[in-house]
Formats: sequence, C-alpha cells, structure tokens
Amino acid sequence: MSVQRLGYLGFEVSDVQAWRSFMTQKLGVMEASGDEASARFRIDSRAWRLQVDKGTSDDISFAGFEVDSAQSLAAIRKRLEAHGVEVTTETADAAAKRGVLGLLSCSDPVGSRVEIYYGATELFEEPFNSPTGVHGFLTDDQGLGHYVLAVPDIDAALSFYVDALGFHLSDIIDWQISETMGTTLHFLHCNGRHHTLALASIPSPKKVHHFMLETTSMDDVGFAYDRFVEDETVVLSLGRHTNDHMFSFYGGTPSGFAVEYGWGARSVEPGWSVVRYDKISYWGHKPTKKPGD
Ligand SMILES: Cc1cccc(O)c1O
Ligand SMILES: [Fe+2]
Repeated sequence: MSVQRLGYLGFEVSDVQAWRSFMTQKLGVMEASGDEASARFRIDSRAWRLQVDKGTSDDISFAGFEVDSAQSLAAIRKRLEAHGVEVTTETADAAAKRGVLGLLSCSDPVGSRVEIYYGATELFEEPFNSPTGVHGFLTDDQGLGHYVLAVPDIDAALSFYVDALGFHLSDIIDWQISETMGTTLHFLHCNGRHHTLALASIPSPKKVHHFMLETTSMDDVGFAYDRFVEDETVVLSLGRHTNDHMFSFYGGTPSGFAVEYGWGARSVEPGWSVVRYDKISYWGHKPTKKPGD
C-alpha cells in the first residue's frame, strides 16, 4: 500500500493578503475561503487544494497525500510504522478541519509535516471558476501537481518517501546549476504524474524549492507568463523539461520560493524504466536577468 496522489499543500507565509491576490490574479486559482490569517484555494472540484497560513517561515508547512479508503489508510499506517515512522491518528475534529474522513500525520526526516488522508470533500455543486479564465488544471488521479524539496540528506529522504511512503523513482537529473554548484535531482511518482515530488540535495534557506500546477491548455501558460512578465517576476523563462517533457516557466511567489506553471507533461506508463539526464530542459528555463545584472 502506498500513497496514491498529492491532495493538498499548505504554506506558512508572512503576507497572507499578498498570497490571496497572487493566487487569484497571477495563478488564476479560485479562493475558497480567506481572511488576514489564512486562506484556501481551489483548482478543481475539490473543496480546496492549497492553503496559506500567517507565519514567519515563508515555507512549506504541510503536504497532504491521499489514499482511497479507510482500509488503505490503516494499511499505510502499518507500512509507516514498520519503517519506524511515528504516526499520529488525528482527531475527528482535525480531520473535519481538513474536510476529510480520516487523517494521519507524521514528519519527514527534515521535520516537514506529512499528512495522509482519505475522504476529501468534493464540491461538484460549486464548479471551479478561475478568476483569470484558466480553462482548468490537470488533477484527478494525478493529484494537484508536484513540489520540490531541498533535503540535506538524500538517502534519509529517499528512505522515507520511497521505502516508507511508497513512491517510485522515475529518473534522476545531474543538474549543473552554476559553474560552482551542481546537484542530483531525484524524481518520484506515486501515480501517472511523472513526478509528484522531487528531492534536491542542495543547501537551501527554505525546504520548498517550488510547487507546480499543470493547466489543461497551453494558452493558460502563456496568459500566466504574460502576467509574470508584466511585473518582472519570471524566475526561469519558458522551457521544456527533459524528463517529463513539461512546457513551463517558473515565477516568483510572495514568499521567495517559486511556482512552476506548466502544460503538456508526459505520464509514467507501465513498463517505465529509470534513466538519467544531464540537463533539466531541452530548451529554455533560463534564469531571467534582473535589472543591473
Ligand atoms: C527542475 C526540474 C527538472 C525537471 C522537471 C521539473 O518539474 C523540474 O522542476
Ligand atoms: Fe518542477
């Protein structure tokens, strides 16, 4: 039994208001609830997929992975405990706050909160409606998207996410980030999405490097790209990745980590075999020059 898909992500942010306008006006996601302390956002029929809470870290605060039933939740709990992970069964009240039927929590090797749940809330009666006209985000069995964590100890991280949580390695990229810095990126899948999580063993002030949302129309990437160009917040230009073939760009968020906004990735199919790459992209994904660079 392994986790099936990424259900939700939570971030602790110093400026909730800035995130509320960033999410709705730049990314085109739909605000589900919001005040000066916290906000939740929708990208599909689910009641919420992204949450921001007021705080000082400007970093990821939790990731919620989905399984399909109470039986699967019990099975994943057993698997985690068999791998020496301390698991908390959250109260019915805590589960209700997440809008799920059953909720476990634990910590990954760097202390990131990892939640596993079943029974999320669907709101078909309130269709997703993007404030910027995004046609839609690709989710369903592939979950909300992906995120990349900077980890100090790649072996400990792989042991937790692969051996304990049940991810599978898709491929690795030996990424020469600059003349002096390189790292090996490990890409992990738990469903058809090429990667739901990638691990980068790089020193970083933040745990999260970026999170990614995939649109169902190429034009949605272009429209968003124009909005990031407009306020000079493009971090990496348009490009196409070597491994998942995603067409995407990276933009800055109000918390200093990036968001990747993409379209057209290929899926992991049966018979997939692990390979390696020397580049992150066929073309593009170039750092944008800052005025005065
Ligand atoms: C750095 C990087 C490389 C390949 C695919 C990705 O989604 C990514 O963020
Ligand atoms: Fe990415």
